[in-house]
Order: sequence, then C-alpha cells, then structure tokens
Amino acid sequence: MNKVSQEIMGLLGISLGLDQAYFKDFFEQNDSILRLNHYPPCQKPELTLGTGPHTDPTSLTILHQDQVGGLQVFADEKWHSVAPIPGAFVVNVGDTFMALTNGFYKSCLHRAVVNTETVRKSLAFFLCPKLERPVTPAAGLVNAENPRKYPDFTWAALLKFTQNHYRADMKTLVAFSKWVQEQESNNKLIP
Ligand SMILES: O=C(O)CCC(=O)C(=O)O
Ligand SMILES: [Fe+2]
Repeated sequence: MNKVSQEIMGLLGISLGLDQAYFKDFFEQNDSILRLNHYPPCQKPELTLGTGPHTDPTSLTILHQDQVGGLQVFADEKWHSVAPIPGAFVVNVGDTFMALTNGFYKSCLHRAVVNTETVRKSLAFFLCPKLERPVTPAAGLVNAENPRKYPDFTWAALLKFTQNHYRADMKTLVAFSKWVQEQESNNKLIP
C-alpha cells in the first residue's frame, strides 16, 4: 500500500507541474494508518449511516471494499453509490493533500450506508505525513492569483483536532484552520 500510494503521489506531483519526486519525497517517511471498518446489518438502515458524511483528514486514501456495496460520494449536488469492482481500489484525496496543494486538489466528501441483510467490511489505507513534519504547500502552487488558503500545520495537530475536539465532517479543514489561527493568536497574547 505504501508503494502504491508513493507511485500515485509521483503522478499527482506531475499533474500539478511539480517534480515527480516532490510528493514522493514528502511522503517517503510517513505515519500512515490502516483501518478495518465493519458495518453490521441494521433493521432500519434509513434511520442511520455506517459512516456519516466526511472528508478524510489524511492525505490519500486507498480503500478496498467487499462486494456488498455501501460507499457513496457526493458530486454534482447528489450522492452517488460507488459500486464495488472486484480487484479494484477506490482512491480518495484527503484534507491534508488539499492543504499541500493549496486547494488545487479537493478532498472528496463521502459516506457509507448500511443495509438490512449483510455485514459489510472495508479496509482503508490512509497515507499521512510524518506526525511532526510541517504541512505547507509547494511554492509553485502559491501566487498572486492563488494566495495561501490554509495555515501551516502538522499532521499530529490535525489528528489530535479530529480525535479530541472535532468529529471529521465536510468542513474539517476550514474549522481546523480557524482553530490553528486562534491558537496562534492566543499564544501571541501570552507574554
Ligand atoms: O467503508 C467505506 O466504504 C468508507 C469508510 C471511510 O470513509 C473511512 O474509513 O474513512
Ligand atoms: Fe472516509
């Protein structure tokens, strides 16, 4: 998974006019996460969600879903089911990559629904930067037409924010940026 994600990072760098090595180098050392999601059947699936609408706070997600189906992405103002394809992964951009590209790549809003019949499982690999490495956009992606959109931060701080203060949703990066700026101005007030 690490290797696949590095290759994708090489291609994403090229797509932005950066060197192929740019994001590969950035993520060569990483504090990535592997998570198994387990969704039991539910008698009233219309009253709940397996995973509520959110963007992944991480950088890149490589998701394997079983054949049950349940993943949905939000595009063109509606939810679309992502039908499972045997042997295929679903690849999503997350908030940290959105910040690294100064908003050129957008994180993808998604959710998972449940059903009355069948257990569903998915396995997600989340590519993340090293915990303490500053997340700052590539210089070539910031200019007068595209000013800085997000403050510098560390993955450690965003992870803590989503785990301790704020449940990841569709506005995570905006809420987090505000929180970072508040913390910085509070620190300036303390002599
Ligand atoms: O189970 C799924 O298909 C989605 C899981 C997910 O969005 C997540 O783990 O962040
Ligand atoms: Fe997710």
